[in-house]
Amino acid sequence: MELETNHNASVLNNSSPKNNSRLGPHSGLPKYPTSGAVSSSSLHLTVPRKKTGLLDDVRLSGWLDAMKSSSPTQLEPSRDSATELTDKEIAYRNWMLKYPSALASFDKITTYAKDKKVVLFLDYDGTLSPIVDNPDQAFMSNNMRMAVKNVAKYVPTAIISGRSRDKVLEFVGLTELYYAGSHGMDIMGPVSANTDGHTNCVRSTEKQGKEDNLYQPASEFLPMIDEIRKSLVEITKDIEGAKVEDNRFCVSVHYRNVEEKSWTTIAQSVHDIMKNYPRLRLSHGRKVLEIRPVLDWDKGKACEFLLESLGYSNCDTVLPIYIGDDRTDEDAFKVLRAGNQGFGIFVSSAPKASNAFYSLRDTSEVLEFLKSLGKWKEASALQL
Ligand SMILES: O=P(O)(O)OC[C@H]1O[C@H](O[C@H]2O[C@H](CO)[C@@H](O)[C@H](O)[C@H]2O)[C@H](O)[C@@H](O)[C@@H]1O
Repeated sequence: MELETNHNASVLNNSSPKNNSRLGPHSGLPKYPTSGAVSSSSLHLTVPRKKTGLLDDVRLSGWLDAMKSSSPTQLEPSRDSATELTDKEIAYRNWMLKYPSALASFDKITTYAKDKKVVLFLDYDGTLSPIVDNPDQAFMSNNMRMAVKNVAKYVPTAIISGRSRDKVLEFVGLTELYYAGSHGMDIMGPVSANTDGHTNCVRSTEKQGKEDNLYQPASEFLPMIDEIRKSLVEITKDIEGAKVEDNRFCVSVHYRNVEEKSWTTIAQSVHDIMKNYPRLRLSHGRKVLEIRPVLDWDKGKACEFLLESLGYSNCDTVLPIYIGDDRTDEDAFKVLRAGNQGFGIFVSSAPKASNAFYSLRDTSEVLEFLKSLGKWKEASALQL
């Protein structure tokens, strides 16, 4: 579920889980959750805006609520004795009944994947690297890099990030992968005749000696994004802890290090600027406001594009797996769900509604999963 806001309205999108016939009866994989916050109906809630004071504008459009909900207050654990589970842990375990651990379900996953061509999609922040206060220092561990490198020997692997493509490539440092930056609006993927129908798709030789397909559906927005980024830097410069990040086709306004009492100021400032840009919209990430083009393109579309580029669209023998922790990853989880082809793995240490199929608690569990996948693929390759 993603709460998106443009300057006119708040839109609460909730996808409808489709039938599960392809994965369900044949795979032994669990059925999609049928209860809880992932509802079976689509809900588009439009909040009309009354003309009121500026602060009310921000409150009405739900920005502040969304900013607060992206950073929930941790409840004090209640437990009677050292041997008892905390309420938090009990809630997490109950949640895992709906979103089973991908590690505990590893045998089931590989049984299903045995005759399939696995394609791996990985989000970066909060998935490959732990969330840290300074976005410029969100380094991934070398162990994680080695695990990704190893799995990519056997499985086409793409990183799909909200960051700029250059930045995420710099962090990951593996040129053998495919990369989609700016929430999928800047894709470097395999050369393929299958993507010839897409405009804005050109051949590139950025990687020495190797030809790739560069797809940038939002290229016309670059001057606008650049302009708004400069304005955002200007209006946030006196808010202590605020940081504006250039993600090429999108801009992030971070408030992780801003005192909560100043969040209204941030929300109001961003809101005021966005009024002048009806072709841009805002979405909420983890203590970050993300401004991007109003374009029917997201991480889910990027996965479809890459699968198409690899020659796997509408292919029964492909198993796409997407691992991510953020609201923007839900777009990809939804696509995999709707196509009934593969599944999402939601990285979260707290119970949250998701369109993913499985869960992993944190980046250390992601590491274990990738290592296991690599080992399993290596062993299967030896058997051939
Ligand atoms: O799609 P992703 O790869 O998950 O990128 C989403 C945003 O991630 C980064 O911000 C988040 O991680 C930072 C470092 O741990 C953290 O400081 C911040 O609070 C998080 O929101 C990145 O800086 C953003 O630009 C991305 O859009």
